[in-house]
Amino acid sequence: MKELQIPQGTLLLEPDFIADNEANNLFQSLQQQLDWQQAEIRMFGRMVRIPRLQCFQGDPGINYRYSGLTLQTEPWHPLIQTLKQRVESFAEHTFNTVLINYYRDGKDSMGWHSDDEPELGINPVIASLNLGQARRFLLRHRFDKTIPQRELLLNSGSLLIMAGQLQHYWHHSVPKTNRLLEGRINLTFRHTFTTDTQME
Ligand SMILES: O=C(O)CCC(=O)C(=O)O
Ligand SMILES: [Fe+2]
Repeated sequence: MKELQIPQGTLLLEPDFIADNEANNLFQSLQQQLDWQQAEIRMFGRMVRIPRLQCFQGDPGINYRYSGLTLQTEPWHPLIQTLKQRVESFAEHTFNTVLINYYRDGKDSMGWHSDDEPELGINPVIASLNLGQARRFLLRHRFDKTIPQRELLLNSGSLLIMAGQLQHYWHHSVPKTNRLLEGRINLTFRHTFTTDTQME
C-alpha cells in the first residue's frame, strides 16, 4: 500500500487490490445483478437526474442522506458482502454501508464534493474500490487555492483509502470526458453512524 503525500489529509492507494480478471468478472456480475437507480437531486430549484447510476447497501435500518434525498439501505449483495470483508481486513476498519456508483461511459461523472455528512463522523475512513474502466480522480483543496490540484488514475482492481482530515480540506471529483470509455463501477465503503450508535 502506497501512501500519497497530501497536506491535511490521508490518502492510501493499493493499485492491485484485486487481480485484473477477477475485477472484470466482478464488474460484469455487479453491472447485471444490482438494482441500479438514477437519482434526481434538486439543483438551482429544479430536479435533475444525476449523471450516473447508483445503489446503496448496508446493515438494516440505516438511512443515507444525499443532496437532500434520504435513501434506505438495501441488503448486502453476497458478492459485495465478500468484498466488504476483504476490504475490512485490509483497511483494519469496519464498514456498515456502501455507496455504489456506475459510470456507464465517459459522459457519466461525479462533481466536486467532499464526503463530510455528519453521519459519517469527524474524520471518516472511506475505502473506495474500482472495477472496470480506469477513470481520472481529481482532488482540489477547499480553501487554499495555491495548493496544486492532484490527479490519480484509478485502475480496475485498485483500492483508494481516504482518511484523516481529507474530507474537511479537500474536494474530489470524477470528471466527464468526450473520450469513448467503457463502464466503471466504484464502491465507497463507509461507516455511517445512526442515532443509536456513537459518533467517534
Ligand atoms: O467514483 C469515484 O471514484 C468517487 C466516488 C465518490 O466520490 C463517492 O462515492 O463519494
Ligand atoms: Fe466522494
